[in-house]
Amino acid sequence: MNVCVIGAGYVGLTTSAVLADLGNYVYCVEKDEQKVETLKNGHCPIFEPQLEPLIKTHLKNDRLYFTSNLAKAINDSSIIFIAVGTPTLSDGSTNLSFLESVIEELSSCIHSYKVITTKSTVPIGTNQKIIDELISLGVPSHLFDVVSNPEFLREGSAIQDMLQPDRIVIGGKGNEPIHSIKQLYEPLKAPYLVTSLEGAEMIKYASNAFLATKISFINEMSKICDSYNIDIEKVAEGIGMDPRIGPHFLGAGLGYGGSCFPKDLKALTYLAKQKQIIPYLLEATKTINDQQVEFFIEKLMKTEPDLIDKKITIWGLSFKPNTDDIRESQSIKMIKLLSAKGYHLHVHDPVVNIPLSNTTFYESLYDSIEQSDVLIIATDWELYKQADWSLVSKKMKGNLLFDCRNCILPETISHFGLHYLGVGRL
Ligand SMILES: NC(=O)C1=CN([C@@H]2O[C@H](COP(=O)(O)OP(=O)(O)OC[C@H]3O[C@@H](n4cnc5c(N)ncnc54)[C@H](O)[C@@H]3O)[C@@H](O)[C@H]2O)C=CC1
Ligand SMILES: O=C(O)[C@H]1O[C@H](OP(=O)(O)OP(=O)(O)OC[C@H]2O[C@@H](n3ccc(=O)[nH]c3=O)[C@H](O)[C@@H]2O)[C@H](O)[C@@H](O)[C@@H]1O
Repeated sequence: MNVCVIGAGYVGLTTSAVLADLGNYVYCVEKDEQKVETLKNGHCPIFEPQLEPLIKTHLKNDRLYFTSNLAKAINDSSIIFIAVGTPTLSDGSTNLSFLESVIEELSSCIHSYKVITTKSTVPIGTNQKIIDELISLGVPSHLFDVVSNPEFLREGSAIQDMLQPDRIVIGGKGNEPIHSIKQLYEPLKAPYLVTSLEGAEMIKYASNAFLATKISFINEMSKICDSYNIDIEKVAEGIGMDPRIGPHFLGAGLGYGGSCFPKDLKALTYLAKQKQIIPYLLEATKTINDQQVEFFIEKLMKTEPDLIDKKITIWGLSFKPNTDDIRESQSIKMIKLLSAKGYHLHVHDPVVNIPLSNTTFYESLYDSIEQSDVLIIATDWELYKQADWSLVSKKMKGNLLFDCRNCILPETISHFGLHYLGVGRL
């Protein structure tokens, strides 16, 4: 099939590369000309494992084409995916301006039947508004259908998540567009859930809200464990053995960040309030997460009250491992809060290097801890979990390791004379 994907971000690029891999011809349309040039040269503008080789392969075999020319891409494609950003506005509602300009641009390019498929996460009712808007802009209704096909990939494992989805959710009206999307995904052999446009929109928000709630729940439990000297990791394992709870997303730590959980929680809270519903649970989830970094800093200060002349190293800047995404990174929030308290920080990240005030960045992991008094692990990159603790111990001046992601076994480092500090860890 010929497919057009609009937006070459984390979702758009992954969708384009995977659909090309499944044997389709894919136009990926991006308005940022510089990004288009980078991509045409086979370079991926983001760090996402497996993505660049896939892009290179399908550029070579002419299944993947990057362009900023929307009209030609639309003309040649029967299915169009929209994967532009839907960030939050200051009142918690969703900024739909990128989506709206795509719809306006699309309206002048549709001259034969298209299935317009929304991958972007959008508020309830947006897909119906897309239909109404296209009609009001003069596109005859028989020339298009709109389908909601929310995306559930995670950054850092985006390709695998898209190749092996737990489920494919398709919201729409009528059989023809739903059948087209099912046909496109047929090689994935994934279970489908077909619902209304609004049902699909809501499934996406409810999924992210539930996952975020699981994280805030375990973080609340970890604070209680901390004050009663109980190991939260054992508690998570113990509750996770109950299949009604499940073992996933019970990783206590600094809390969730990223471009989606914080944004989608705010959007759903806003949508609830629009209907005079008080979303107690969503608000509690956010409150717990918002306080998490401060709580960790307090714990550090209680253990090491006299930090001002000490050398503090922080490992990890991205919001989670295996990505260069720093949107809503809890690690960066921690750095900013510590920096505002007057501390100078020494930081390392395997892929992110951005200017931050009061920080010195190190390319080398072990240079970053030279003469350090305290080492904080803020993002659980594999590189940190596999560190040479004997070398770490030799290089550091002090011996305090603050594991903010519960990613190190305390006994692993105690062998090397390092002192383990965590929240809810023994
Ligand atoms: N990042 C993620 O892991 C996931 C994101 N989502 C949702 O997918 C959507 C996209 O997210 P990301 O890929 O992270 O966004 P992103 O910000 O990484 O990428 C969006 C891209 O769209 C481009 N764009 C904007 N307007 C355009 C236009 N008129 N024509 C062509 N290109 C245009 C931008 O220049 C940018 O490159 C959001 O709604 C997000 O909530 C859903 C699941 C996972
Ligand atoms: O809508 C989206 O954008 C995506 O949001 C999340 O994916 P992502 O944000 O890429 O990453 P996650 O692995 O979900 O992690 C999110 C945050 O939660 C934190 N986390 C995760 C799991 C856990 O047990 N504990 C925990 O603190 C991570 O460190 C990270 O900061 C969802 O997992 C995806 O299904 C969804 O498609």
